[in-house]
Amino acid sequence: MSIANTRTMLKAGITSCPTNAARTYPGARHLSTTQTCSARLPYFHKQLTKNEKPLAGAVPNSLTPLVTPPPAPKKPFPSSSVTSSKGTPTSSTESVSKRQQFRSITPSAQLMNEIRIQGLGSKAESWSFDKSTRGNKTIRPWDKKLDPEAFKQLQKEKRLPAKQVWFEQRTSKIVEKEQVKFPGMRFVAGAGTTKSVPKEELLLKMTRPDLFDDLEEIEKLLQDQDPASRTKSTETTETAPEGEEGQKAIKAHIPMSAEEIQKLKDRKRALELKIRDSVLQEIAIVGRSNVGKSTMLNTLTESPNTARVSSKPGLTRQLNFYKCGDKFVVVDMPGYGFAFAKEADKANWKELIEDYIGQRKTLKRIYVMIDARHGLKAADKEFLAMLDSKSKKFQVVLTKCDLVPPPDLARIYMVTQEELKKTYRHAIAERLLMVSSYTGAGMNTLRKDMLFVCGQNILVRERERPQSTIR
Ligand SMILES: Nc1nc2c(ncn2[C@@H]2O[C@H](COP(=O)(O)OP(=O)(O)OP(=O)(O)O)[C@@H](O)[C@H]2O)c(=O)[nH]1
Ligand SMILES: [Mg+2]
Repeated sequence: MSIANTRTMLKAGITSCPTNAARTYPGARHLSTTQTCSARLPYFHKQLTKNEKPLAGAVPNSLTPLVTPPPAPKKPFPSSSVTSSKGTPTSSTESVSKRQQFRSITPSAQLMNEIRIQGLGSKAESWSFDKSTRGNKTIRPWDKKLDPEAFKQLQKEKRLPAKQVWFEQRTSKIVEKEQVKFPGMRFVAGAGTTKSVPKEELLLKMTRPDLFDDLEEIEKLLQDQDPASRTKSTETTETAPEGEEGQKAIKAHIPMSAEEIQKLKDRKRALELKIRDSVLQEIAIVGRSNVGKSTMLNTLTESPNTARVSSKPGLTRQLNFYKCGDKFVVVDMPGYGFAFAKEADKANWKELIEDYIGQRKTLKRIYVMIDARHGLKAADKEFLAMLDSKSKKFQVVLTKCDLVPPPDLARIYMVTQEELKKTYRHAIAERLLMVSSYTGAGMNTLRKDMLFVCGQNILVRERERPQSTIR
């Protein structure tokens, strides 16, 4: 990390005077305003002043501190007292509290940088190209694979191909600017019991009625040509009223040639295939009650009226299906782990969610929302274990990031990531998403991820490519 980079980051918030900090970083309001400016320096800045060498490098996978750590705990997290090597408990003065253990986890400068960008500012967004292969796959369709040796040679000779130059210039300037929006996402159906969950085709019918209208018309025509149904309808035409209605009915019985019937059958088959292919992929949003699922949906769509939200837990009580154009369907679920719900309700929601997740074929990805202030709680672990047992892939999203100071957010990120890697086989643990529905941070990344999961690749438009710098 360069000094210039550090300066811009320091400018961004925490080191500025208390009023500025509160303005640039909403979560800062709970920090004491009596603290001196130096006391509010971000953790990574302290590291930089201690060590002249910058902490460039990848995000560490283990919880081991990178530089001169405070007294290291023996176990990474939960115990509140440490036992000596002989097995006898040490005195209370030696015991390391959970908080101290948490503080001793040192996030890398790079992770801090990324979190700082994601967590601050209303339009802040980060899209870590270098680490995320998924991100790379999405954005570099033109980036032909080049042998690294050949690339180095070309670099020496300053004969880089235009594509590679573009790729070097790419990301921070161009692609981050690209905003993905989900306008017009709207509610299509709700399901309060397992029986009322709408079938995939029914949802498609609600979103693309045109496909089904054509099919119905063809089916009617074919039925009229069927000899059995024709005799039936001749009987009815005898009694049919005269005039326009009667004329229409008579017209419908004009026999078609075998060739015409075959053509109609072919069209019907083609339409059926099209309907099968157009069945919309689904994405589920789950999490504990009051974690901010519905609010996140509203921020995704940039409309406060998409889903109903409340500061009281337990507002969403059924599966709510929202269609996003003709791209995919997002399902907002009731929260789990709500202690004050009726037992019967809890059992019903559990059955509903598990049934839906277990049986839905079009369900492409489950986004599990975790409150960034608390990390994984017992109810979350139980739910993730259920997902793992059903072999369902899930992506963890840390919510309410605006309420957590960046160093703590970085630590929560690392602790959660470590736990996911260790315990759950079906977790996507290479990268956790972080969002704040209040500042809008991380939303663009989440939208891109959703689109990518549903097979809608985001291609940077041709005209946005910069001119090649090669002469
Ligand atoms: N500060 C902050 N508050 C948030 C954020 N997202 C949601 N909230 C608040 O959290 C509360 C709960 O939000 P909801 O979206 O209703 O939560 P939910 O997960 O849908 O809750 P259930 O429907 O009960 O499962 C509301 O008071 C929101 O204003 C966020 O990013 N930052
Ligand atoms: Mg809700």
